[in-house]
This record gives sequence, C-alpha cells and structure tokens, in this order.
Amino acid sequence: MTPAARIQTAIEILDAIAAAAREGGAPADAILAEAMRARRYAGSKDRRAIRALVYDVIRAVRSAPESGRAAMLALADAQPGLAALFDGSAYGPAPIAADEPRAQTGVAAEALIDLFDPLVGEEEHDSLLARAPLDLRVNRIKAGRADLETLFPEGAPIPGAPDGWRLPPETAAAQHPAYAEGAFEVQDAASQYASAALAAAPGQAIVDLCAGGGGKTLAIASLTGNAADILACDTNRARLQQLPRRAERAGATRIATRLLNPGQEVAMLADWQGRADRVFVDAPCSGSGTWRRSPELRWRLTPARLDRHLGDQAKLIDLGADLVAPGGKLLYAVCSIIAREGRAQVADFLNRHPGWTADADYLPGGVGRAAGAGFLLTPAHDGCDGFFLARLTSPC
Ligand SMILES: C[S@@+](CC[C@H](N)C(=O)[O-])C[C@H]1O[C@@H](n2cnc3c(N)ncnc32)[C@H](O)[C@@H]1O
Repeated sequence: MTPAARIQTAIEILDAIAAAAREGGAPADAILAEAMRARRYAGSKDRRAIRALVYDVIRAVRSAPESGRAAMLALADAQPGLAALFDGSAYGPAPIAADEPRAQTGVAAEALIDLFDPLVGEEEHDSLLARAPLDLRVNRIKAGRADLETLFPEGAPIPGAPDGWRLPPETAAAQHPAYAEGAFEVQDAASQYASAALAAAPGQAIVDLCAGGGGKTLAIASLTGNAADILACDTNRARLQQLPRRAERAGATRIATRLLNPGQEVAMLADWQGRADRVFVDAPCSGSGTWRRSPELRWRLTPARLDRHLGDQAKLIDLGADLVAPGGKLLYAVCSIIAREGRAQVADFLNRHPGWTADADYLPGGVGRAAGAGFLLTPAHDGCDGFFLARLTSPC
C-alpha cells in the first residue's frame, strides 16, 4: 500500500471506531482487527503503520469526532508530512479543501476535565495518555519475584509492589512459556496495589463481587498463598468464564465462580450475607484512569453512561457491604480519576452506613494521595493507571 492509501484506510477505520464509540459498539481493537481481516491485501508493515496512525489520532482527538477524516485532519495540522499525503492519488485521501472541519484535540472535553478529582491538575494531563509500561505480577503459588528478574533481565522493580516487575511497553511477555505455566500475570501496578490493599489472609472467606475475568481474584489467591476461599462473581458470563481456565493455569484451587443475574444479586448471594471477612468491589466505571491503554474510552463517555456507572457503583458497594461479617473489610475500587466515581461515592456510602469507618495507611509508602476517605493513584504521581480505592471496615 502507498503511504497515502494507508491514511485513507485509517480514516475509514476511524469512521467505524467513532460510530461504535457513540453507539456503545465494539471496542477500537476489535474494529481494527476486523478491518484488517477484511483487507487481506495489506501486508504486515501496512497493518503496523495503519494501527499506529489510528491510535495516534485517537490519542490526539479529545472526543468522538464527526468523521474519521476530520480526526485525521486534526493530526495532519500538527504533522506537515502527513498533510502532504492528502494529494488525491489513487486510494489516497482527497486534497484538503479550504475550511474543512477538524476534530478538536486535547486530553478530554472540558466538561469531562471538570469532573476529574481535584488532585489531577493540568500538569498531569499529558501523562494520562502517555504510553504505559508492561507490568507483570509474579504468581506466588508457582514462582518468586527472582524468577521474573531471571526471565526478563531488562525489567525493573515497581516501587511498593514486591510481586511486580516492570518491562518496556512492547515486551511480548505473554508469549513466554513461563506465562503458559502460570508463573506470572500481566497486571498493572495499580491493580497490584489494590489487591494487596484488601489485606486478605489465609483461612479467610473472601468475595470478589465484580471479578470480571479474574485479574484481581488471581492476585488475591497469590497473596494468600492459595489458602483462602474466594467466591468470584460477575454478571458478565463471557468474562467470568475465563476465570476457571486462568485459575487452573495459576494453580489457584480455592476459587469458586458464581454468575449473577442482574437485578437478582441480593437473592443469589443470600448464603453469603454477613459472612465474608473481605469483600472486593472492583466496580464498573468510566475507565478514565486507563486512557493510557484505551484512549478511545474518552470518546465513549457520555453523561448518561456516567450516570449509569454511578448508579451501579452505589448499588454494588451497598450489596458488598451486606456480605461483610462484623469487623470485616470492604475494598471499593474504580479505575477512574473522576471524583464522583471515587471520593464522592465513598462519602455517600459512609453517610448511608453509620458505623462503618474508612481505614488509613494501607498503601505502601509514597504510593497514592489521600482523596476524601480513600486514595487516588495517577500515572504522573504513581507510575500506574489512574485508580481510586478506599478500604472500609464494618462495625463489630
Ligand atoms: C472493573 S471490571 C472488573 C475487573 C476485574 N475485577 C479484574 O480485575 O479483571 C467491573 C466488572 O463489574 C461487572 N459488573 C457490572 N455489574 C455488575 C453486577 N451488578 N454484579 C456483579 N458484577 C457486575 C462487570 O461485568 C465487570 O466485569
């Protein structure tokens, strides 16, 4: 393909990604993969170049653009070499007309920036979209951190994460045979800090209420040395059904899964009411802390979608609290930097539940900043995804 043809292809893919973002359709990665399958004539170099162009545009443009071309033109304005390829050649984009619309660039729409936690100042905005490193977490059931150091000598320790090992973004760690053997998982440091913050111990009964594919469930199993009973729940069958296979690989034998029907969670967890020593509520959220990996999430967030997340979070934190035994703990977490999903959600919970208290001092030194009754982690301050977490103790 010519460089101009690659640009036109990227524009067409961006059209599909923008439409899916508006309509809540497939994620950008899935659309890209499908688009490449449909263009068998594209070689591997073409594919790499098109993918890089698409993601450069997504990172540059602050919200879902009206067209892929308007989005590409916003990038071309900052890159004369790219603008020069709008030359009308065969399969390439048409020449740029006077006054053609451009998508707006920036970290996010102003209305969305206004929702950031007050700790996230303008000086942190660029880091929200910078490329993330690849963090590994050793699985204590099968290996030790020293094994990661031997397997990937190019890596480095992660401050405050004794099981973590940080690699450059491109590293194909999951292709290593040790991954298939369950020695480690790919897991951002923020998730490692959150899993450790649950302070789970061998012999405890633990509920991971929003377990998804089980990333943090497996971290908890590792931290407890496979010596605690963990019930992993979710309403999403496709995600939850990944967990038994992953648990088997990890040698985590004490994880049970329970698929919940939306709206029937309370009844389906009646046998766990007031029984859990630890409950993890890793609630569904905007994902605004993960734009480094999924920059297209900021194209997807609408006020209506945010309201839906806020309602779900309030419901899930209350549901989780009902499962906690007297004196037990609940960890509420969201991969978000939006104050209403983090500190405000926990303040509302504490108002609704007199007797519950917020813990302090459960993060490693230097990690996180106090944000209301919880803590905020950000890429700029903590080198990990943006994350809010709060550990709460139930009255005895
Ligand atoms: C942030 S994700 C969890 C990620 C997961 N803990 C991990 O570490 O990979 C939030 C999860 O909450 C689930 N969820 C949404 N509504 C739920 C509900 N009512 N009950 C339980 N899980 C729910 C979603 O399906 C999603 O998998």
